Amino acid sequence: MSKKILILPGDGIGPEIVNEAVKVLHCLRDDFGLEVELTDGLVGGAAYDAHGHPLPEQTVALARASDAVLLGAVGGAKWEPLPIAVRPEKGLLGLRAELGLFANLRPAILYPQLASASTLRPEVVSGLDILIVRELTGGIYFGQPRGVETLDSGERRGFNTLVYTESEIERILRVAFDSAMRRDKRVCSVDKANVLECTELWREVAMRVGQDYPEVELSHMYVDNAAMQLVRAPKQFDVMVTTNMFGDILSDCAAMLTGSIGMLPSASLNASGQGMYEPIHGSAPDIAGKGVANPLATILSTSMMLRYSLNAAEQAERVDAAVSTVLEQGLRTADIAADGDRRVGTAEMGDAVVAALRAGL
Ligand SMILES: NC(=O)C1=CN([C@@H]2O[C@H](COP(=O)(O)OP(=O)(O)OC[C@H]3O[C@@H](n4cnc5c(N)ncnc54)[C@H](O)[C@@H]3O)[C@@H](O)[C@H]2O)C=CC1
Ligand SMILES: CC(C)CC(=O)C(=O)O
Ligand SMILES: [Mg+2]
Repeated sequence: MSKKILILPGDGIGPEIVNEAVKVLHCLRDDFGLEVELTDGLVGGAAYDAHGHPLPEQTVALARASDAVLLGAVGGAKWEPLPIAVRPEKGLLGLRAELGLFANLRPAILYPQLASASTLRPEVVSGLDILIVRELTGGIYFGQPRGVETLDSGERRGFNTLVYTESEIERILRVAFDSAMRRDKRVCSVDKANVLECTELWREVAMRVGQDYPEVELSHMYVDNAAMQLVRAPKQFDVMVTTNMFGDILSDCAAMLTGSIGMLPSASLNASGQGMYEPIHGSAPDIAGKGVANPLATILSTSMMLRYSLNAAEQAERVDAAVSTVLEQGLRTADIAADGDRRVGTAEMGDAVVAALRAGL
């Protein structure tokens, strides 16, 4: 039976990069027998402009009725004056919450062809293969109370709340341990247990869950050290598991180990295997509309979708191989280009991936 995919391009470079991933899906459908039905929807600033809300009801309904969602990115200067409650980013957070997408998998893998694209020395990053498991529907991005209040003195005070229940911690830890069982069997749980009670609880639950996985080596690291270690010696990590905000920050950091934030895909999964797939980067307003954004993170997110939500691992391998091929051919968008490389734009990169797919027929 045909699988339903909801396409949410969003804002900024979102439509440009999603367009290239859709070309890949069309190619798999038309040339490789992938049974998919694509539907378009609105989220973020684009949805606000059309409906006055960044996450319209019809988008939520479409997402619920889909097997998977492919999202570009949301946000931009145009919507920054709006109250936080209706900003584009709230549309994305709302969708994650509505679908219960608590498990965010962010693999940071260095393609050997890009060893010199990283700002770190090739020997520091070559062979890099880390999986960051980020909790996605809890923590300080969702905690209550939140807001800005005016004190009796007239001064304003802003506040957000970091909150996790034991069950929220346990389920994301289990995702990390299960992932590690399929990898190098090492989990590093990242927290700030020396300062924050909430993450002291996180560490305690991590140790308890770890007892169910005797084959997996569990370590703990404070987030400040983890950020430093990611840059100092990233290959020491196999699976890193952490809170919503720490994972957000550490994954941008890990992206640069692979050459560019334009290379990092992600899968956000709920308990029933339904998923949303998006590059880890944002809407990149500085390069939007110029046709220069790197579409590979979005194309690789499509590959994760094939693997995790569409039960089509063989098709995912085709996409991964096609991405390797275009990198081998020396094609580079500006963010991963060095002297001597063949510079291409967003559409040319997408077309090259499709050509590589077809050549592999
Ligand atoms: N998942 C999402 O939709 C996210 C949305 N945002 C939103 O995006 C907007 C911009 O945020 P920033 O902090 O600037 O982060 P960003 O990730 O959009 O951009 C950071 C830098 O990376 C570059 N970059 C990002 N993606 C790229 C790609 N595919 N190819 C080449 N270069 C790329 C940008 O040009 C920029 O210089 C904001 O409105 C923010 O709230 C930020 C992060 C995630
Ligand atoms: C709206 C933000 C929380 C999105 C983001 O930065 C991310 O998920 O990486
Ligand atoms: Mg982020």
